[in-house]
Amino acid sequence: MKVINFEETPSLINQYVSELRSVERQTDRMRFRRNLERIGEIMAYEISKTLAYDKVDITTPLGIAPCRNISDKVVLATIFRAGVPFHYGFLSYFDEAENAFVSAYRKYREKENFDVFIEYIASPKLDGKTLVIVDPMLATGSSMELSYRALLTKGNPSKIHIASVIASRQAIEYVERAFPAETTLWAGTVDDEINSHSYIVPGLGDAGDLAYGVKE
Ligand SMILES: O=P(O)(O)OC[C@H]1O[C@H](OP(=O)(O)OP(=O)(O)O)[C@H](O)[C@@H]1O
Ligand SMILES: O=c1cc[nH]c(=O)[nH]1
Ligand SMILES: [Mg+2]
Repeated sequence: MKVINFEETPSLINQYVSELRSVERQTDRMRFRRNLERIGEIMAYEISKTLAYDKVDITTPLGIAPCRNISDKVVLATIFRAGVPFHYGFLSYFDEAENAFVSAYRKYREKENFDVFIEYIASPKLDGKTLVIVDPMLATGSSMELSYRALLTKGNPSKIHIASVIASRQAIEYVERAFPAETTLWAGTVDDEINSHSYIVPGLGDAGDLAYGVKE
């Protein structure tokens, strides 16, 4: 698996990740969602450089211009809830993409032990398409793996990208075992630790709660 860590190259993504992490900044829920969205927009642009394009002749008012149009059939797949603003950023760039939505939630057996359940999936057929699974947080990697398995019931994509904002090292290793070798993982940054509640440390906290409010 190829891993692209945006922390290694100074860019606006670094700025937006630092705002997402900051306990002062993240109280502004609108800015929190918008920063997820903006990182989604930039990652969409970076991923667009890896796609296939058709050469097309476009008629302008003054002549014919040789141009390129994306030929990959892109499907943007998102894991509820925290994936939603990140997804929106991707969709504003890949505006013709098809979309898939998966719900994955942690059901706690006791304080530190939980299972991840998939309850809902809405997806187009995936055969031969370029699947981009977007979820800002990769902590253990379980939600990503189970969502991927659920998506595979809709067909076999020909290319797979995973886009995250903060990935733990443990999740990267986990996802590497669960996904095909040709998968590319894009991470805004990579953190070394997860704690006993499987939260990324230093991470940013609970991305879903910060974007939408604490759930019961
Ligand atoms: O790698 P994992 O250990 O599976 O954790 C990552 C998952 O946790 C978050 O979702 P969460 O379950 O908190 O749901 P939410 O987005 O609704 O808050 C996040 O958006 C991922 O889907
Ligand atoms: O650190 C984490 C882990 C799971 N989900 C989050 O939102 N944050
Ligand atoms: Mg959450």
